[in-house]
Amino acid sequence: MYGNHSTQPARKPVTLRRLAKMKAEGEKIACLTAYDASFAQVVDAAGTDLVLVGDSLGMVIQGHATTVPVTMDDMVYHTRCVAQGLSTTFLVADMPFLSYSDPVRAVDNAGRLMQAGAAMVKLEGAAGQAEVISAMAGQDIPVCAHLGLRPQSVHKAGGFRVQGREDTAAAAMQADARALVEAGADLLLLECVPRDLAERITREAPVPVIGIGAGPGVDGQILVLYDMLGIPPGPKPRFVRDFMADADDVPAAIAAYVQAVKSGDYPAPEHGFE
Ligand SMILES: Nc1nc(=O)c2c([nH]1)NC[C@@H]1CN(c3ccc(C(=O)N[C@@H](CCC(=O)O)C(=O)O)cc3)CN21
Ligand SMILES: CC(C)C(=O)C(=O)O
Ligand SMILES: [Mg+2]
Repeated sequence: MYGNHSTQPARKPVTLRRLAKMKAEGEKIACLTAYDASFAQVVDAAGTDLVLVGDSLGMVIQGHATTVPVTMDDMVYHTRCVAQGLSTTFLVADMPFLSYSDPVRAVDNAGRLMQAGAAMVKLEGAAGQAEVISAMAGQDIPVCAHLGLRPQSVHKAGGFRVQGREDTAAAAMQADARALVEAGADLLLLECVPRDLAERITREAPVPVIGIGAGPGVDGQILVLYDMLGIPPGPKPRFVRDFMADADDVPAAIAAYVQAVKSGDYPAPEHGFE
């Protein structure tokens, strides 16, 4: 089997407890998306702490303009594929659009993702999702709440835009973060949020906070795998850094990303929003 020639010492499986310990000790959590077993193997071997099977697959795998067309069957299929490629990385799967519109549906659908190999599910939500999160928590399903830019709301929001810039929006996001942790969220993810707001939410949150376009003051970083490998043509979101540019091959680029997150070298000021 190739992929098994690593000289790294064997690593214990990453768990929720381990992620909480990393927050407490200030070790940055390095996260990436993956959608298939081959990339999952490379991401795992690079020492990535957490892999997300993102509904961004609707854009990077399926070629849609948004994540809205992604179905539960799509997410289950890709979660199974990624689970095959991992040995120790913590596996999170996105709940797609409308798959968590009420607590019963949410628990049923989260159960499908857990049985496909996820250790946690992620949903996009504000305080309105507290009931859904508490139903999942009641079934011991680990949950990540995704706040800030919520791509599934693109048609309501009128585009992919930075969130929480005004004082009232910032205060509302802080209140949402509190409410969702109170409801049972085990992890928070902040997307495209001004760095000061992200830092305030992270300081206050008793659970780890992962950021994308949220500055350096969070507990960990995530990027879409294809973005950090420089694959999508055309303009890219500001938070993206192309790690292939200075790497000899894909495993080296992914290892450089993990290293840059751990050392605090990524994200730099130009990757965030004031
Ligand atoms: N390939 C890919 N990468 C992603 O990061 C990603 C996806 N797909 N699909 C789902 C969501 C959508 N995402 C996006 C998409 C666009 C922007 C964007 O254009 N951002 C502007 C900011 C606009 C503003 O200032 O309000 C930027 O310059 O970064 C951000 C996040 C993040 N996620
Ligand atoms: C961008 C990340 C956070 C995500 O939700 C996805 O890949 O779907
Ligand atoms: Mg997503």
